[in-house]
Amino acid sequence: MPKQRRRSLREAVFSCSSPVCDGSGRGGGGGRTRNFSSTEICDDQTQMAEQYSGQAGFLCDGKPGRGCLVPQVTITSDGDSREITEEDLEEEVNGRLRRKLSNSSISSNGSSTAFDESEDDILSDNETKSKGIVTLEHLGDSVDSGEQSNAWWKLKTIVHCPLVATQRRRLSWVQLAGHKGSFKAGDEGSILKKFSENEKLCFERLREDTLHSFVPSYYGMVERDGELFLKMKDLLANFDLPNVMDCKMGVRTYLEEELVRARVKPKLREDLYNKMMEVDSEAPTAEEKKQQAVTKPRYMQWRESLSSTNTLGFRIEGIKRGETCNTDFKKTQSKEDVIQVFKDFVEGKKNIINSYITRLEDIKQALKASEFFKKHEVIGSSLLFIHDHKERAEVWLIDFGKTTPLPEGEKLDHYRPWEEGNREDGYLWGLDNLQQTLSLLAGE
Ligand SMILES: Nc1ncnc2c1ncn2[C@@H]1O[C@H](COP(=O)(O)OP(=O)(O)OP(=O)(O)O)[C@@H](O)[C@H]1O
Ligand SMILES: O=P(O)(O)O[C@@H]1[C@H](O)[C@H](O)[C@@H](OP(=O)(O)O)[C@H](OP(=O)(O)O)[C@H]1O
Repeated sequence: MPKQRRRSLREAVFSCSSPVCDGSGRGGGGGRTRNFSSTEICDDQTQMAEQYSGQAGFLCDGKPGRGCLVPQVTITSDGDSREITEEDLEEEVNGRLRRKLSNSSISSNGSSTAFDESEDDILSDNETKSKGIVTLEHLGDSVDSGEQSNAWWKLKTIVHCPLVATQRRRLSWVQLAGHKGSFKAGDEGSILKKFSENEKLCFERLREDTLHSFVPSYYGMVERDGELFLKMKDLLANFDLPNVMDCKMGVRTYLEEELVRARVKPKLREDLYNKMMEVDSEAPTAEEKKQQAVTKPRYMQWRESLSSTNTLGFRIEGIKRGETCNTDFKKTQSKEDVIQVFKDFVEGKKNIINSYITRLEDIKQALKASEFFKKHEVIGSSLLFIHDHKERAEVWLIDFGKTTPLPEGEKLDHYRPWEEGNREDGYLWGLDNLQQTLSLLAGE
């Protein structure tokens, strides 16, 4: 985005005229052993030496998302409105939010890239952030990830190597969504996620909550190479080459704060424009094409309307099945399409579907009983589905980077339609739809 173009932005117009919902492993050390240590700041303050070897205007019809007019931030390049000052921004944002989130939990944009391409990054990415990143242990051969024409990427090295159990487990670790460089391997059975103050607070609160048995165990903060991470249970650790699916929950994937910021101080993003163009070159408006950029809420709303987020209250972010991964579900929108994706994911196995259905019901009961859930807006959080050839199947709640507390005394029911200011997320509505979807599949 050329600087002068950014600077020429004068006015952010809030408009609600647009109906969005239509109802409808890379190389390197196969057997290589690398030892390094890290200092861990666990809750009990025990210092541990860790050894790693081996390696707007809203008119809804009663349901959130359906028939809604979603608030838009429209950027106009002309106009004589005054310059937006930092004070304006603070005033606007502070008026709506009790506390600010750390930058890393709001957007990856300003986050450190210190670990990108790092030698020590044993769980490394094969593409940049935001496209649903597959992360695998380095191996002798490369991961066949460059085939953009083929949605399913083959992880071809896995089966050819004589591997001990720990190595097999590590090789089956996969990051199906999120930001590049977010994860590192922890010691046995754990992973490290880039620190976010907000997510840390959520993990701490969740320890005392009825939801704790549906959330990866949290082991405290860890410092590695001068950076902070949250250490948590690796949910894949006890599975044998698991199949994994990430479903992002809710009717909305951005914070109200992001909307406010974009309105008060619009930031045009060329990267998001490019991602939009890759999927649908007709999607950007004439103005956006001229600017070659879009705001983040605009991009996020477009993603929500294209996928099943608006229509079903959840969307599939990525899948690893056998040796292949697919993160190209941006246009998977209809119930029928979602059913088909689940059917392929479980390879038609009824036992697995039934285990998932049971687990989702347990999750729903825990959510309904949860004090944490009542008092938090849950945005961008996922359900991680995991099963293996032994037909063991689990579902876990992950990613609390954008899960934020409500003001004292306020509660959400997670069903009501979202209107800006009410902070509803449609999580339970989405979960109902997810359960219905799986039940339809079970009944086929
Ligand atoms: N505890 C865990 N155990 C195993 N895999 C995990 C765990 N947590 C996350 N993952 C994997 O990493 C991926 C990204 O996780 P997460 O959503 O927490 O990252 P993020 O960078 O916050 O993502 P986003 O940018 O979507 O908010 C998940 O899709 C999943 O594949
Ligand atoms: O899935 P896509 O199409 O790749 O789009 C990304 C996705 O919506 C992420 O959830 C979001 O990060 P946050 O959830 O942290 O906001 C990221 O924003 P970012 O580019 O600002 O990191 C988007 O680019």
